[in-house]
Amino acid sequence: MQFTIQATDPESKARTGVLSTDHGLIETPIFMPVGTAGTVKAVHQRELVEDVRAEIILGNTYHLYLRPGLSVLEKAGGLHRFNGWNRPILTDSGGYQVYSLSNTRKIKEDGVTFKSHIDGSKHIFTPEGVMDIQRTIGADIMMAFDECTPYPCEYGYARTSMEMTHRWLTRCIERFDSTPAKYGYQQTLFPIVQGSTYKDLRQQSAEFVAEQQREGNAIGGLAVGEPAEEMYKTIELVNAILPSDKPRYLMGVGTPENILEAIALGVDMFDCVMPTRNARHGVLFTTQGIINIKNERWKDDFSPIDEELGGYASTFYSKAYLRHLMRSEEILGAQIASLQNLTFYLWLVKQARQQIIGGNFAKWKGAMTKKLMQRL
Ligand SMILES: Nc1nc2c(CCNCC3CCCCC3)c3[nH]c(NCCc4ccccc4)nc3cc2c(=O)[nH]1
Repeated sequence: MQFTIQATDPESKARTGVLSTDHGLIETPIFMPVGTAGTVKAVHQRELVEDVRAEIILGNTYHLYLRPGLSVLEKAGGLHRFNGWNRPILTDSGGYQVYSLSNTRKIKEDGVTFKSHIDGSKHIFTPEGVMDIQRTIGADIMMAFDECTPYPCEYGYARTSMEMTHRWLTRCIERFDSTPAKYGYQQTLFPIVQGSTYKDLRQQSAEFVAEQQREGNAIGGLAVGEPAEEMYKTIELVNAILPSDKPRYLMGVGTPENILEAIALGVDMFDCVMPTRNARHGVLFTTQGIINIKNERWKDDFSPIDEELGGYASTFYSKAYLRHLMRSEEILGAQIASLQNLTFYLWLVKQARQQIIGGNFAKWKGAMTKKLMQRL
């Protein structure tokens, strides 16, 4: 997997690049829509390509492992063949999903045991096991098995957890480097920096991760409730240590404001469930600001959802109509709102790319953030 940096912003760490995988090219900075059970909720593959202009999507190791299960995915020839997405896919390693979905998990040196949130059956995720799972899913980019520490987190716990994550990373690399790709195209493994919000631990973790010399690196352990300023300070510290010629992926982030700030700090890849989750609750991100479409004020506003954004749903349907669908709990409402928010997130990173190439990203960021985060 190749990463080529194209433009850099003179007044920040922002840069644009191209990531080439066996399933095609990814222009960075990029936002990666999150799929869960093998689909980006309520959105068709064609819409993802033509309207959202998604370039890479996330698969969900935890969910896919439990349902439909590995044998179905293997028989299908991997997730790309199963869900018809023939562009790049990234899968997380499952540890975070166990942490956020299954309240019956136990963390041990060997791995994490948990009960399925679907049928209560007992399972264990180990570094070796999640490498095999991600090989079977066929993700172009696989994530190392890590522990995402909560916030706040005792220094002692953060350190022992980080050290275990480093031992797990070594086990992931050994397993990954000794097993072949299953479906004829190359896969790559990204390690994940931890260390909570402690300067010394973050430096140690970033140095250990950088030493592995992998094709890309991720920043984990953030967007777990810490103040935004803590997040930004940690990103700055870690990015000063991670190699600048490899893509940097900030996991689970975030709001439009978080994303623009992190781009200025040198982050290239983002994922978050916020666009699709907010959409299902009627909270829309638009080029004019944030709209809660269920609000009375849109009752007879027949203007398009987001004229400036372009894209099918944003220009074809009115605010009043979408409000009606959401209040009637019509499935089409969730579909339109999801399309709006995902198209917005991809539009936002595209705007950022253009501003970086134009050399005025740092100036543009401030005004744009103010406009996008205002509640209409
Ligand atoms: N390995 C790993 N994953 C992390 C994730 C999951 C990233 N999304 C995966 C994706 C795979 C497919 C299914 C969905 C998830 C994080 N997400 C967040 N914050 C989200 C904060 C948030 C934001 C909006 C709404 C809910 C939660 N912090 C994260 C830290 C880590 C981490 O250290 N290690």
